[in-house]
Amino acid sequence: MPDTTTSDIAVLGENQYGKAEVRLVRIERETPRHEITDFNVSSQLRGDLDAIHTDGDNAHCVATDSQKNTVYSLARGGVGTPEEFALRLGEHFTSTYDWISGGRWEIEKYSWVRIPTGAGEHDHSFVKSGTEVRTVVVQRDGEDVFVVAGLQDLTVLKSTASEFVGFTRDTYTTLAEATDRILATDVKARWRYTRTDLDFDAVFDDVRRLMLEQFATQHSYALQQTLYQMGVAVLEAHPEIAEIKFSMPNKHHFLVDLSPFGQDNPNVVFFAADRPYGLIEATVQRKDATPEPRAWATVTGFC
Ligand SMILES: O=c1[nH]c(=O)c2[nH]c(=O)[nH]c2[nH]1
Repeated sequence: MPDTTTSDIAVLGENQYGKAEVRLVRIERETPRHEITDFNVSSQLRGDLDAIHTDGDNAHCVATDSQKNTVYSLARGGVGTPEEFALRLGEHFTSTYDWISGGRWEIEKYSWVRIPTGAGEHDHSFVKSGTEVRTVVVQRDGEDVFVVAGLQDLTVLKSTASEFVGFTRDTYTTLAEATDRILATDVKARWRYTRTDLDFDAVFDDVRRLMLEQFATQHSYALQQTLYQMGVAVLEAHPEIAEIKFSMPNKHHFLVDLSPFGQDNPNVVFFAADRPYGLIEATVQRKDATPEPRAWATVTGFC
């Protein structure tokens, strides 16, 4: 047995370990019309792991390589939704190793669509559909299971029906009021389910639809208000969601001054700035929801 590391001043704190970003592509090929699932899976285990750190005793170490292999092996029989696959991984690791009491399983799902051809949508050729990513983080703490679903890089823009007026004016204010501006953002959102017996695909599709519909149809007085409207719409339609968090950049589009060229610019030509950008973040929560900090502890990038 290797040496034990002791210290008068240091002690092991919270820890978890696993394999990050296991790229998993699964093809269903039972018929000539194939289906593709493209996941990026990260598995992290928690439990009685102290001796690995303090004594160099690896008896309780489920190697990260074994965790990677488990992802591929469980995928052999089918994966289902990202939520279902993450829940299965959590169940597998906590029930197989009695010293593993919990963990964190995160999946990003990338979308592919069939390539359109003269003969219709192709059976086995796909094109990646944009940058949008569907996400899930499943965490287990003993018998408690938390599911936080989400999406990111859902880029949206509205070319009118957005204004920003009435903000504080003082020595530092140079921004002109805008009664008709472009509003653009990359929606990043995560929402916490209170149940696991859900049709996760159907709920995801509807949450996405509701957010897009609110963005499109509501007149915006600030990105903050638009964000809040999106969150309220989701909570009103989905009682199985306790809270939703957003982190959304305000992707500024500045009107270009064309007067040096003797031209007017009636909201036609813009400079799409990439930085700096406003960053608008908020949680919209059900009034009677029980807070669950364990579900959010490792979901970073939100307030
Ligand atoms: O929707 C906005 N919210 C702000 O807080 C803000 N601040 C700013 O300069 N532009 C905007 N736009």
